[in-house]
Amino acid sequence: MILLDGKKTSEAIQREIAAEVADIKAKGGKVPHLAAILVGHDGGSMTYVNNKVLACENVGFESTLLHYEDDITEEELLNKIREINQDDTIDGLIVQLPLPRHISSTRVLEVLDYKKDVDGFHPLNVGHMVAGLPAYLPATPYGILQLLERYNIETKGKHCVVVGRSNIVGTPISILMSKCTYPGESTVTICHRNTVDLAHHTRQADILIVAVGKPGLITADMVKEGAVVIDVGTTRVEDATRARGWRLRGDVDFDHVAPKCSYITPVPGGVGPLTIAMLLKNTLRAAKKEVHD
Ligand SMILES: NC(=O)C1=CN([C@@H]2O[C@H](COP(=O)(O)OP(=O)(O)OC[C@H]3O[C@@H](n4cnc5c(N)ncnc54)[C@H](OP(=O)(O)O)[C@@H]3O)[C@@H](O)[C@H]2O)C=CC1
Ligand SMILES: Nc1nc(=O)c2c([nH]1)NC[C@@H]1CN(c3ccc(C(=O)N[C@@H](CCC(=O)O)C(=O)O)cc3)C=[N+]21
Ligand SMILES: [Mg+2]
Repeated sequence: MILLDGKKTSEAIQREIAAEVADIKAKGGKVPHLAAILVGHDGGSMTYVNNKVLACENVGFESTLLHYEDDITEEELLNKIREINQDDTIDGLIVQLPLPRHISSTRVLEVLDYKKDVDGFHPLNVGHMVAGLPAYLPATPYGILQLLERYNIETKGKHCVVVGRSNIVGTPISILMSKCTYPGESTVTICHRNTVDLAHHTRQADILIVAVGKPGLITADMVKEGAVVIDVGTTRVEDATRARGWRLRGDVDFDHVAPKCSYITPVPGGVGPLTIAMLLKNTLRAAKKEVHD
């Protein structure tokens, strides 16, 4: 069993990005600049946004964190985004999800200029991704592809089973794994809440990607011997032995599943750190105007 080390891989990618930034600086170019919008005070969201800002500093990017109270109106938020669309000093913007219920995330994602949409959530980026045109790939699926690629994992002709169909993970990774480029060329099955006999499907998987948010959903009897298992889930569960009172758990029962796997991601230290690295990569691509009209 080989552990897919997301932390190490993320650090390697961040070193590559930092080297490019140093090069841009040396040539007198503009340093990439990421802006992040956070609404409200959700603990998890604040942690992720802070991690993103710290990662920007690590690679030499500029970053701006715009933090609003959860009573900001949808129109006010949309106007902020319109301002950023016009601001040439900012290359990329992410709006941390979920948003408060009175704000439509669909509206927010549509108003953002798709050329600055480094999360890859704008309908134009989604469409371009599906069509195989230049687009920002959403950071988590992009990170999963990086892990498969950097560990030289064969994907061609494999049966990839994805559990979860969200717009930010399950659906895009399903499409990407079916594409005719490496990593891809897999035969893909998508499972969700209404899938009948989930275990029947997961047991067929050569590559199992799980993005649900239910700790321990995937037990050892649901996994084929020798499978590659990618666990995207990150749920905070109470743990009195930890200083902060909780720890992160994936969707996979790691202790019992890992011995059966050829490769597996841990949680934490698996997909999560890659998500941050690929957000930086997208911001670098934005600064280089790699996605344009
Ligand atoms: N490591 C990282 O970088 C990231 C981690 N995450 C984590 O990944 C997890 C999933 O996130 P996200 O995709 O946003 O979650 P969503 O809640 O948006 O989607 C969860 C998906 O799981 C499906 N589902 C729910 N219960 C079951 C079940 N019993 N069997 C099969 N499918 C089920 C849902 O089905 P239905 O569509 O029918 O509701 C849905 O499609 C979370 O723990 C999140 O924190 C998310 C993003 C990045
Ligand atoms: N607009 C938007 N874009 C997102 O990409 C987005 C979002 N909203 N909303 C929430 C989800 C969740 N998500 C994670 C990112 C990093 C880790 C991560 O770094 N996890 C570390 C641990 C971090 C910790 O210790 O808390 C790990 O798994 O090792 C996890 C989850 C991005 N999301
Ligand atoms: Mg969600």
